[in-house]
Amino acid sequence: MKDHDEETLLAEVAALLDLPEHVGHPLHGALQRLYRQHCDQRLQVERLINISDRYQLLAMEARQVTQQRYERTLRRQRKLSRISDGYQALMRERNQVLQQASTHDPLTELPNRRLIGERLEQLISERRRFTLALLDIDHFKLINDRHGHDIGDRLLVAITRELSATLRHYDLCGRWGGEEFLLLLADTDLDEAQTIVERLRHRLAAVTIHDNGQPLSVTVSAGLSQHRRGEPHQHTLKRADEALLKAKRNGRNCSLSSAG
Ligand SMILES: Nc1nc2c(ncn2[C@@H]2O[C@H](COP(=O)(O)OP(=O)(O)OP(=O)(O)O)[C@@H](O)[C@H]2O)c(=O)[nH]1
Repeated sequence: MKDHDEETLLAEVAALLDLPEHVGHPLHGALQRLYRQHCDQRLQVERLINISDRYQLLAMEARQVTQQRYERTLRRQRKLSRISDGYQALMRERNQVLQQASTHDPLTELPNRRLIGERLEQLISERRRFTLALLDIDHFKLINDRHGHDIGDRLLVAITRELSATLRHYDLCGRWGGEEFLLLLADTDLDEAQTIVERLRHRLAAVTIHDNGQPLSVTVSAGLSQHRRGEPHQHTLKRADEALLKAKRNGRNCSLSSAG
């Protein structure tokens, strides 16, 4: 029965029960109680429906609040993880820069003494054969004095490029000092190394840069030493240095080897 029909029926019953001529009727009392009971039950049902509606509304609101909180947390977590990713990438980049700075020379980007030392130790621990060559530019001070430090730097970079282009990929060329380079020729004996260094020396002499149109080139002197089994690499280096000194004393623009 529709609410509206029920309302009409109840109004009709109430009106009939109120009629004075029905008051004394034997069914009047029972019908009146039935009518009131029905009205009470109807009220209760309405209250229950009301409570249930409110409960559903609350539940829906709670669901929405939970959902919004969840989405907010998710957004925050995504943001945090983006920040963390960015931070980690930055740290990786910084580490690479630090690693490069601590193992390479900034001007020529060649390995520095530290990296060369590590590589030497590695070769010795692997019991590999190797020969060292120290290459030193002749009269480099004159270049700086006559043309300035910047031109000197450009020449150092040009020499570095030629060295890197000429050496084999498994050789290592590092910057040992100001105008001094160290070649680490792995699996190479003294004779082979001499051939390599002589070839390099001629190529380096052909490297030319220009200062205001004036061509500039240099020569290099070299000292070589082959590592002796069991010898600390510092001794091999010392022997190469002594050979280099002799080459300088010999008139420069030449290479000499430390006696096997
Ligand atoms: N432009 C430039 N010059 C440098 C650098 N490092 C060292 N030098 C210079 O290299 C020169 C080395 O001079 P010396 O040790 O007297 O040697 P040299 O003039 O080459 O003479 P010999 O080695 O005896 O042939 C100095 O003038 C240093 O200032 C650098 O990074 N850039």
